Amino acid sequence: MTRDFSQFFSGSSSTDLNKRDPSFLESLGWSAYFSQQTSLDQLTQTPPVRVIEAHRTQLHVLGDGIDTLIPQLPDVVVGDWLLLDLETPTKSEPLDRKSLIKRRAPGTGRSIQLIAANVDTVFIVSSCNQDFNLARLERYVALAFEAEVTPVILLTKSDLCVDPATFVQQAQSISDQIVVLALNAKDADVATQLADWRKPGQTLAFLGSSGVGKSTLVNALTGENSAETGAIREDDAKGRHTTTRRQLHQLPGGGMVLDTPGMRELQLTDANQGVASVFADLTELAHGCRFRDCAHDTEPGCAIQAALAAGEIDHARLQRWKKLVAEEAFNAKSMLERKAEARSLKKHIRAVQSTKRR
Ligand SMILES: Nc1nc2c(ncn2[C@@H]2O[C@H](COP(=O)(O)OP(=O)(O)OP(=O)(O)O)[C@@H](O)[C@H]2O)c(=O)[nH]1
Ligand SMILES: [Zn+2]
Repeated sequence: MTRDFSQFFSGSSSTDLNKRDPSFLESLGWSAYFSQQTSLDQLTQTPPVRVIEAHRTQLHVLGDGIDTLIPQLPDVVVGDWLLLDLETPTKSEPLDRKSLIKRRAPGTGRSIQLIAANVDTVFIVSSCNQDFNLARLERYVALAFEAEVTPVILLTKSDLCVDPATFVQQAQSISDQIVVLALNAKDADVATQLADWRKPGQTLAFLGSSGVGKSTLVNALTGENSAETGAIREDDAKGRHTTTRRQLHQLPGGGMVLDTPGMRELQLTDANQGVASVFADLTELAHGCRFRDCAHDTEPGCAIQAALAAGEIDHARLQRWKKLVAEEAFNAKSMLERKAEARSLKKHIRAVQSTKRR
């Protein structure tokens, strides 16, 4: 089976997609970003496929005329593009990612878990009610910036709220670089309201706490009950049933939406850059502090404290920034400590083994 991939080398850009129908690969998210990493020869030998589902031991991949399961590959995650080695699938080559969403795994191990690759827009969903929490929204926005994904804040249940505008205003205070929309997720025209992002070739994802309307929105986009019916039961290592439902659904009109639960215990993962972007003004101000490691507390010559005293910055926002920076520092430190521990454990084992041999 030989396929013609030459169209991807004619300089077609994503804007062209608005004028013509996407090819099947393009509807899966294939773009110049990926074709540039390959050659026509390579594409013919090893056709590109996108990972749309990750099971425990297998990956479900989709490509032009390809819909198959291959064995898991190390560090490959839903949304990745692979050049599929048809004879030896385990030799398939992953392509460089446009974006990568990751998180620190829940629990005490704090290892890093890859969530999804090559997402273009992440809808950060909260409701216009007690779920609304500015600090959590900021955390999600920082994570999106870090992942190089465009964040859009959706405030659902506007129909149940007296004054959605006050929630929009608060959320907008996080950054003027992001769009904030209040909506009723059950509205018949939700898909139209999200039309700016739901475009051919675009991959969307949803983040937010339980019950805020993520499934409702996914279903509105896919036009079916995929978000609920997509659950896959698998046995984990201990023989327990776990639900792994992290998959990409194709959207009518040629786009993809990632449906992934378990994004609740979200912690920042090496998100220094993301935090700095969300709080760009404070980060910039802090450059003016006398001491480089200023804690912006009681240090002399602190530019942050000076701005606070002058009423130029908001106290609550400053506190949230400090909390995120501290959390980030803690995470980074515990990583280094973990690595150091692992090294000294190895040394210890080697020492014990060598004394035994003697
Ligand atoms: N009135 C109203 N109800 C909504 C809105 N968004 C969601 N709901 C309702 O809120 C409930 C929870 O919505 P879901 O879409 O299941 O929420 P979810 O975020 O997917 O929750 P998890 O699957 O637990 O993560 C459902 O009963 C929805 O019908 C909204 O904008 N307005
Ligand atoms: Zn300072």
